[in-house]
Amino acid sequence: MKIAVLPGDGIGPEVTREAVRVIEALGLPDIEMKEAPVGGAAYKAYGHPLPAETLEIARLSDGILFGAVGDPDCDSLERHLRPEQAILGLRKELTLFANLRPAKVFAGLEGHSALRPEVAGAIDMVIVRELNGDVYFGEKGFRTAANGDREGYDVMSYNESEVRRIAHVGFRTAMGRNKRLCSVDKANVLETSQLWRDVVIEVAKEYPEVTLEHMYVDNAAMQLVRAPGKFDVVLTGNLFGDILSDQASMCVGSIGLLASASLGERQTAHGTFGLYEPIHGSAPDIAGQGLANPLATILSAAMLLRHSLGLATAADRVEAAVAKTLADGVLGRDLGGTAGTTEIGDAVLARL
Ligand SMILES: NC(=O)c1ccc[n+]([C@@H]2O[C@H](COP(=O)([O-])OP(=O)(O)OC[C@H]3O[C@@H](n4cnc5c(N)ncnc54)[C@H](O)[C@@H]3O)[C@@H](O)[C@H]2O)c1
Ligand SMILES: CC(C)[C@H](C(=O)O)[C@@H](O)C(=O)O
Ligand SMILES: [Mg+2]
Repeated sequence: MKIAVLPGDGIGPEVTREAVRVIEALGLPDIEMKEAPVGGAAYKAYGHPLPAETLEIARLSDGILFGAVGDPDCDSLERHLRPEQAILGLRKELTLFANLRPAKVFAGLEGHSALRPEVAGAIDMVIVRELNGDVYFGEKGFRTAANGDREGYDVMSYNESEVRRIAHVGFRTAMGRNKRLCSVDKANVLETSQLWRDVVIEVAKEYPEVTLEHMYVDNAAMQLVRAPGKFDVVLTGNLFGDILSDQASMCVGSIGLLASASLGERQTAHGTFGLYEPIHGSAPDIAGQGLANPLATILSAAMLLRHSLGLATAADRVEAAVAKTLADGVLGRDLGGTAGTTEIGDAVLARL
């Protein structure tokens, strides 16, 4: 079973190292990990954020463990050369259109949420975010407006096939949980969202057991703070899902805790092909200092074991070790503690 390991930039290599150590410590037979450059690191070494060799290693793997990309040195490069294009390119090239971002409060961590403990304690949701469309991939550019002003534009669009396939993922996810789906859009203003809503309503007919609700994104942002425990599965587009998942992370306690799986439809001999990454970025402000919380990446590795390698028991072991680490009070600075990146990794290893 092949895992492509793409550490990337900033804290990416630091958190990925800990996740790799955890996978190694499981002593699983037939696991082969292959590392490849990506992001700003790849641009600096090879002139491209997603070199063809890296894409090929990713394509030939059963699952990809991804750290983070983003480098302030690269922020003024032409857009197609910026580090972020690596993750966007992988998602698009490999048709990984379904991004699952679970957000659940860990036992003992209720008091570390940005919300009151009694509000935070009820959080147990999955955000199902579309990843291959929306304003991210529409026509974009700069132009001159009629009055001579410089103007930037990014076209937002979804076609019905794109909405239908992610809606099915949302409903199937809800069927495996508490059968409640909240579709988040901005149909009161955007035609893209009106189509989204219409298609979600059509798909809902195939899942009569699921209770469907629609919510405008501005209200969803508010409800996520007011009563996050009311959400089960949140189904939304690329941009809204990006924003709401960072918000959900602080409801849980830290962005250093939220893992993700990006899946498509391709099946391998072992499971569903996918890419796994923390929802956070390269955190240049703390990079290189051993301060990053590696748990989101370790939990992403657990999702890889479960979804792409068919190793549910190993995934359970990792998740239980992470839960125990937190319950035992081994907390990074992001959660008000003092444990560093390696120390947190060591604590998980000791509890496997
Ligand atoms: N998928 C990805 O690779 C990804 C995701 C988001 C942002 N980015 C990129 O990362 C760079 C930085 O972006 P940003 O600062 O807006 O977002 P970020 O997620 O990197 O950091 C936001 C804040 O959270 C903190 N933080 C993030 N991860 C943490 C962790 N594991 N432990 C402790 N603290 C953590 C950071 O120190 C920072 O203060 C940008 O170049 C951006 O484009 C990449
Ligand atoms: C880095 C960026 C392209 C990415 C996104 O917007 O999808 C990130 O914010 C994420 O959440 O994975
Ligand atoms: Mg994001």
